[in-house]
Amino acid sequence: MYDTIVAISTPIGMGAIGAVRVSGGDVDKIIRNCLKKHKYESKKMYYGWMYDEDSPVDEVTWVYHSKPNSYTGEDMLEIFCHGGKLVTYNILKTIIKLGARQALPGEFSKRAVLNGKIDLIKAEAINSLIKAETPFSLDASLKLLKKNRLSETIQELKHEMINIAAEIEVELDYPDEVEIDSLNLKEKISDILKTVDKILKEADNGIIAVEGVKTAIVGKPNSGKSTLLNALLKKDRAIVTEIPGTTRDTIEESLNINGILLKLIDTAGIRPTEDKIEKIGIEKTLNAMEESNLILFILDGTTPYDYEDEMIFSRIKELNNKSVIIVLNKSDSEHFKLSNCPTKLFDQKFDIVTISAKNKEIKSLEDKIYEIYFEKINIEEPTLTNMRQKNSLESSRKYLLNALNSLNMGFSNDVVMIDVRKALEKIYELTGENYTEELLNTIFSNFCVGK
Ligand SMILES: Nc1nc2c(c(=O)[nH]1)N(C=O)[C@@H](CNc1ccc(C(=O)N[C@@H](CCC(=O)O)C(=O)O)cc1)CN2
Ligand SMILES: Nc1nc2c(ncn2[C@@H]2O[C@H](COP(=O)(O)OP(=O)(O)OP(=O)(O)O)[C@@H](O)[C@H]2O)c(=O)[nH]1
Ligand SMILES: [Mg+2]
Repeated sequence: MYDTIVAISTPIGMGAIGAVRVSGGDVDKIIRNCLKKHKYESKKMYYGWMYDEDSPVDEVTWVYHSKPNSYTGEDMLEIFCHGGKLVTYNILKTIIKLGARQALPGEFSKRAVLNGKIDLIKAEAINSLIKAETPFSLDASLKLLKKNRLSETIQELKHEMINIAAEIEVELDYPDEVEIDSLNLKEKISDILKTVDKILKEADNGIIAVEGVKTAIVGKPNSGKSTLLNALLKKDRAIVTEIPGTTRDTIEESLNINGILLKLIDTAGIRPTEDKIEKIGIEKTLNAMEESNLILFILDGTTPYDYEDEMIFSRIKELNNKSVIIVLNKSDSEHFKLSNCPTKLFDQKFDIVTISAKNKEIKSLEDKIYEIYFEKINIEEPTLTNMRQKNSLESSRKYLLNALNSLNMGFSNDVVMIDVRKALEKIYELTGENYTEELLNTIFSNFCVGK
C-alpha cells in the first residue's frame, strides 16, 4: 500500500470554507487523534473540533470514506474547515505531524487510477474539467466523465485484441490440432481498425473542444495581422506600425468567440529577407502554420496580390487537414479593391471574408469561425480529448495495420501476434493500465494540488 497523503483541496486564499483531504492507511489514526472520534461510519458527515494534541485548531465538519469506496480507492478523510490561508494550513500541518506527507499535484487522482477506480482518460477528463475555459470545453470533459461509452468501446477493443492474440498463441502451441482461418482473422482485425478509425476521426474535434482551435494569423508584412489580433482581443496587445516587418516574434493569446476557444498566434509577415532576426521570426511562422488547426490568411485589400502572397498561399496549399479562411483586410480604405483578391482564390475550397481590422469591423470573420467550429466541438458522444490519447491510439492503429499487412502477405501468425500485442500495449498506455512512472508523473504534474 501507499503512504498517507494530505492536501488542501480548495484554492489558497480567503474563502468561506476550506477543504483538506487525506488518503491512505493512517486515516483512522488521524481521526482518533485530531477529531477525537473512535467510532464513526463511512460517508457520514460529523461535526466537531479538530485538535493538534490538546490545542483546538478549528471547528469543522468531516467525512470518512472507507476503502475501497472512495475517490482514491483508499481510506479517505475530508475535513471542511473555515477558509483562509492560516486555518487550512494549520490543519495540513497537524495532519503532517501525524505521519502524512503533502500530496503532489494530482496525486489523489493518480492513486484513483493506480487503484483501478478510474482510467487515465477519466482522470484527464477531471483535470480538463477543472481547467475548462469555455462551455464547449466543459461539456466535452463532462461527457467523458458521465458517459462510459468511450471507455466501454476501448475495453471492447482491448478484449478483441486479447482474444486474437490468445487464439494465435493456442495455434502456435498446438500446431497439429488448431488452425486459424486467416480470412476470419483478417476480418476481425479490420473490424477493430474500423472502430479505431472512428474514434480517431472524432478525436480531432474533442481535442479542439478542450484545448482550443490553434489559429495562426499569417500574411505578408503590413497586411494587418497584428491589427487583427488586437481587434479580436479587444486590446492593444501587439505593436502595429506602417513599417513592414514590425512583428518579429510570434505572439500567443487565448480568445473566446461565443464559447469557441481560440489559441491565437500572430506571426511575423513572411517575405524574402536577409535580416537575421526577421528570418528566425519567419521560421517560427512556418512552424506555427504547421501546428495550427486554422489558418487566417490575411491579404492587404489595398495592394495587388503579389509574389509574396503567392509564396504564402502555395505554402498553405501544401498543408493538409487545416481549415483556411482568406481574410481580405482594409475594407475601410479608399484604395481597397475586391479585385486585389485574385479570382483563383475564389475558385478554391477556402472561405473568404472581408474585414477592416483597423475599424474593428471583424464580425464576418468571427461568424465564419463560429460557423466552421460550432458543429465540430458541440460534442454529443464522449471522444478522446488530448494529443497524448490520440497518439497512443494512432500507434495502436499502426501496429494493427502492420498485422493486417502481414496477414495479407501470408506471413506466419507469430509475426501477426507480435504486432497485435504491440497494438494492445498502446491501448493499455491509453487507459493507464500499462504505465511508466515517467508517463504518470508527466500527466499528473499538470493537475492541481489536492486533486
Ligand atoms: N467532498 C468532495 N467533493 C467532491 C469530490 C471529492 O472527492 N470530495 N470530488 C472529487 O473529485 C468530485 C466528486 N467525485 C467523487 C468521485 C467518487 C467519490 C467516491 O467516494 N466514490 C466511491 C463511492 C461511490 C458511492 O458511494 O456510490 C466509489 O467510487 O467507490 C466521491 C467523489 C467533486 N466533489
Ligand atoms: N486602412 C486600414 N489600415 C490598416 C488596417 N489594418 C491594418 N492597417 C494598417 O496597416 C499597417 C500594418 O499593420 P500591422 O497590423 O502592423 O500589419 P502586420 O501584418 O502585423 O505587419 P508585420 O508585423 O510587419 O508583418 C498599419 O499602418 C495599420 O494601421 C485596416 O483594416 N485598414
Ligand atoms: Mg505584425
